[in-house]
Amino acid sequence: MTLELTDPHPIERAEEILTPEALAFVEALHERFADRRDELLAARGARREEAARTGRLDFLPATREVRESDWQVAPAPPALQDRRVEMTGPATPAKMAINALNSGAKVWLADMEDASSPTWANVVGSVLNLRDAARGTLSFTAENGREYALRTDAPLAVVVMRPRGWHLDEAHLLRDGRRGVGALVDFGLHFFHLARLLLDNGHGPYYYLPKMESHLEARLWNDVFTFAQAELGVAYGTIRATMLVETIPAAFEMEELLYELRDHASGLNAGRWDYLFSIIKFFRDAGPDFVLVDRADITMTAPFMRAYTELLVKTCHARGAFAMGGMAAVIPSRKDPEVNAAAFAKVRADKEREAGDGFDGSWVAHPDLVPVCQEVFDARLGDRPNQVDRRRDDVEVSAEQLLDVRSASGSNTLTGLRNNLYVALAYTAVWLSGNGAVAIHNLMEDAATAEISRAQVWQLIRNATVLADTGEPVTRELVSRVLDEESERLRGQVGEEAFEAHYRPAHALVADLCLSEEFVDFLTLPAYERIA
Ligand SMILES: CC(=O)SCCNC(=O)CCNC(=O)[C@H](O)C(C)(C)COP(=O)(O)OP(=O)(O)OC[C@H]1O[C@@H](n2cnc3c(N)ncnc32)[C@H](O)[C@@H]1OP(=O)(O)O
Ligand SMILES: O=CC(=O)O
Ligand SMILES: [Mg+2]
Repeated sequence: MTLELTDPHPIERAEEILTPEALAFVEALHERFADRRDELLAARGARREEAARTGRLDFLPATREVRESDWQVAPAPPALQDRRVEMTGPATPAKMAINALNSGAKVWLADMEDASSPTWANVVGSVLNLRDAARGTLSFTAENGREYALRTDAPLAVVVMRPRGWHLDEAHLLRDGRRGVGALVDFGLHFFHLARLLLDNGHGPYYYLPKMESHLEARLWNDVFTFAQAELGVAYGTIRATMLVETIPAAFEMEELLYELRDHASGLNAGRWDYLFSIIKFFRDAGPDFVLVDRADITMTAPFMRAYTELLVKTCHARGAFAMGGMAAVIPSRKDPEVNAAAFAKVRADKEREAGDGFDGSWVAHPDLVPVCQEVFDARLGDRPNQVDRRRDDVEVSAEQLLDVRSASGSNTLTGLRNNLYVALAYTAVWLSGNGAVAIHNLMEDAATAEISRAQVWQLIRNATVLADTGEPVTRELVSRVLDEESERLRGQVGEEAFEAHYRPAHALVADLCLSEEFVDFLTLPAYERIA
């Protein structure tokens, strides 16, 4: 097998990352693991069909022994002992990377998944920025002349990189004419260039692993790590990975995920937004019992969401792993004090619930929110770096509780439908322009929240759900009309040029996703065809 680089638009300094040695390493990863990735993706489809038909998922009988036997994950390295505040955000442009590293957070989740549009420039640029950061040379000059540099007066955040999920391909590296595996490209380039540098800095090659649907996918990551460490002469067990529990089948395999990666595992994270998306996707044909109320009505205190987070803390702490909280998506405003105060209050309440439940730290999407999260966890943890020793043996969670999505109070409304279509359109357009995260109506929107938006619309059509505020059922005609109206609204807001470049294609894409008979697994799959 050979790996061929198809790079029609040369990227500045790409040759520093796409070296023959780095590409040979990525090729070796593909040789050993790409076929297994393909098999696991095929298995996802079969499992989803079954769940959609039966409306049922359960803990796996075949892995009972794993759940009932005694084992622990590897101890956390010093750099990951204290994760009370984690900033998230893309590693491109360099300004964002510098702001995140300087933010005062303990950890920065450098994102090549939900918050990144995987243009080739962003993929290569992310690894380049992360390498410059590890070398201490990352800098940036804004158009207005403002200079950005890494701070030297306080510690920088420890970097935990999140590669793309297993579902995404990479069009710029072909293996025997077939597209590469995005996750192997991101991990491979990062590990090749940064593993040693990070270790020299007292940190290490640390990763967040997104969107897994089965412990067998974690086993694949473990094999990738074992091979990568041996190939580059890095000691076995040096890598640490935090797995996102952000799909509904993964909620039934938390123990198994940790077990598969136990020599490399650092913890689990409650990725609430993709989790909701996954519930819609899995139970798309399972009838009205699985119709989620308006996105804005679903809170983390809804019983089915609480069951999920409580089980996550219990599982992690029983196994010596970190339980990491998720993203309250409200964004502060430096211009509007009222918006700012509301955002701070909401984030504080979210983090207080998490810290009280036993989480060891949590995520924020914006640097101004770092002190809020820090204060809440400081109050709970005091001098301790984490609360992994706090067992939650009091928690008992059943399959029924995890699947009881109607336990959320709220309703489906035309306002909610309209908002979903606006967000899906606006986000997809921004994504197509090469940016993976954006603030809309004071909320952070990224690939996960946009997936919920478009998937909810599809689900309402499929169930002909009657809207609470208008009394009408959701039909394709209604959705087409509202989509046109929201598209026109955006045309007025962004102007003709931007509309033609990104919003018109986004409209076509969102219309296909919402109106098609078949549910499309990820919006980023057809969207990628337009940027590849
Ligand atoms: C579901 C999930 O997976 S959640 C995790 C994935 N999602 C994310 O990580 C989203 C992260 N957040 C973001 O990308 C941003 O906060 C956005 C796009 C939502 C809003 O960003 P902006 O519109 O730039 O916000 P705003 O204008 O208030 O920013 C103020 C400053 O903070 C910086 N900033 C804001 N968010 C971030 C961030 N996440 N990382 C680094 N810097 C940031 C901005 O660059 C800006 O810097 P400047 O003053 O030097 O120009
Ligand atoms: O990745 C996090 C999520 O909520 O999705
Ligand atoms: Mg996610």
